[in-house]
Amino acid sequence: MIEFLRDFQNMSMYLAYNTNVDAIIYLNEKHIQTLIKEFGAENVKKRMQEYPREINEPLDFVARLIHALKTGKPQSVPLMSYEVDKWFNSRFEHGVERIGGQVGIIANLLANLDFKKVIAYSPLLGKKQAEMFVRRDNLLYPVVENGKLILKKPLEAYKEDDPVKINRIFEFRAGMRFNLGNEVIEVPYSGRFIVACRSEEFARVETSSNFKPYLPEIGEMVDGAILSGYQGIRNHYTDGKNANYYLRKAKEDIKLLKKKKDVKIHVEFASIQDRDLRKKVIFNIFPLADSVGMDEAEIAHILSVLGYRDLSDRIFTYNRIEDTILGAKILLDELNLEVLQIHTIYYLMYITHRDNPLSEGDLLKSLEVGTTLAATRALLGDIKRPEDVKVGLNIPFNEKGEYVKLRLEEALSKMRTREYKIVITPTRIVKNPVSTVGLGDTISAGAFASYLSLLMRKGAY
Ligand SMILES: Nc1ncnc2c1ncn2[C@@H]1O[C@H](COP(=O)(O)OP(=O)(O)O)[C@@H](O)[C@H]1O
Ligand SMILES: O=P(O)(O)OC[C@H]1O[C@](O)(CO)[C@@H](O)[C@@H]1O
Ligand SMILES: [Mg+2]
Repeated sequence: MIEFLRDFQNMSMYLAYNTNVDAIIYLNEKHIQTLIKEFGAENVKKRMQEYPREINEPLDFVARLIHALKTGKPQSVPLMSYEVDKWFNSRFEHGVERIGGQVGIIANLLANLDFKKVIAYSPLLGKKQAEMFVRRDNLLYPVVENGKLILKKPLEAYKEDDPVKINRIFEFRAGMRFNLGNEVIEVPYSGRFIVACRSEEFARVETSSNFKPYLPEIGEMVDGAILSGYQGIRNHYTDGKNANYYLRKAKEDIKLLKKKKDVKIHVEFASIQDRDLRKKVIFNIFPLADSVGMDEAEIAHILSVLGYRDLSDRIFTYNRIEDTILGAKILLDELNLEVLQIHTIYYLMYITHRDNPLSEGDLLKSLEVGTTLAATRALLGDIKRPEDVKVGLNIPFNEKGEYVKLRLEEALSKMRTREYKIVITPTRIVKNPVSTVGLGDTISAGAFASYLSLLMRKGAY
């Protein structure tokens, strides 16, 4: 771990596209029981069966929230209606505000880990948003002035009139119990349920036309790029644009970043409820990425739209290692990725093709960076300096760790895996985390950065 922290000081990273404010609400049993009482258990059950993929009225929210609590899985559902937004304000206290979005979370993490340079881009940068980035010289936002690219501190670059997106995060904890009619539900795992704001003004996920020509220069400047936010794209826009338009633009961006130097790109996947959009993001974006990261609910969702429904259901329900390996092999091959990283509550997994320059031992070290950073963040709330990771190193691997290793051995001996390198590490789990939102982003950032540093040490990048 310590050796990676040293390497990070010489590394630079580009991040795009999504940052927002997370308003975190810590759910308790009373909140849940009150909601069920208000809407009626039968209505909630019926709506759960209908499985709304958007929140257009409060009952949609209640149904999807209870579904998430029942499975204990991390989920994110788009909020489409301004009226429902007002309903939330009347029903829940606003909550603790933290920076959110893959860009926001990862930018602050890498800057505080003393990376040489972190260039964080999002199409909108309002004042409140800019204030939430850490104030450090190594965290910069790109602007173009008088035809020149300038990297500025977010506080010197924000635009007064840019709106700030607020997502509502409902944190839930394992062991919470409540009644849904005659059914007693106990939440099996801790996690978060995201109500993701999808107003059109925030859905234009793209690089501004004046900054776009500088992407080749940015690609040359950095050691890697982490891209995310594609989940914010809509199928249709009021000006006639559509998802195809934004995905074409997104593909151009990746090609431009790679134009002067074949800079490695990590894509952090996030939940996309709309099946068509999900499929489009997978087919348009993944083949251009070198590395992709996601959680267990997300790999299940992806396999479902690729036609592997049974496997998808099994992963979502049981999270068994052999199923995840099978699904991971499919994704790696069908989308021709260099490396795929999957984070789940009990274990993290890497899968690469056999010819990957890193050894299994190297890959394992890289995953350990990911889980150590997540444990540190879970315990402290934020990672403020490199030394903080000592705290994470003292968090033991979870109690299922030995079982996880055994199941991996078993799966490797039974399955056809000779063409791959597959490694798994148990997670270091903090019992009472400050919050869980963003822990996956933290894992992926740490894993990808350490993956790159290992490639560089080997002279393979
Ligand atoms: N209490 C905890 N302590 C340490 N790590 C955790 C804890 N809870 C969750 N994690 C890790 O965080 C991951 C969450 O990832 P993900 O669902 O992608 O979250 P997000 O998208 O909010 O960043 C889990 O898969 C697990 O590895
Ligand atoms: O999908 P959106 O609206 O870009 O938001 C991403 C969400 O995922 C997170 O980045 C966590 O992974 C949250 O901080 C944020 O609310
Ligand atoms: Mg995630």
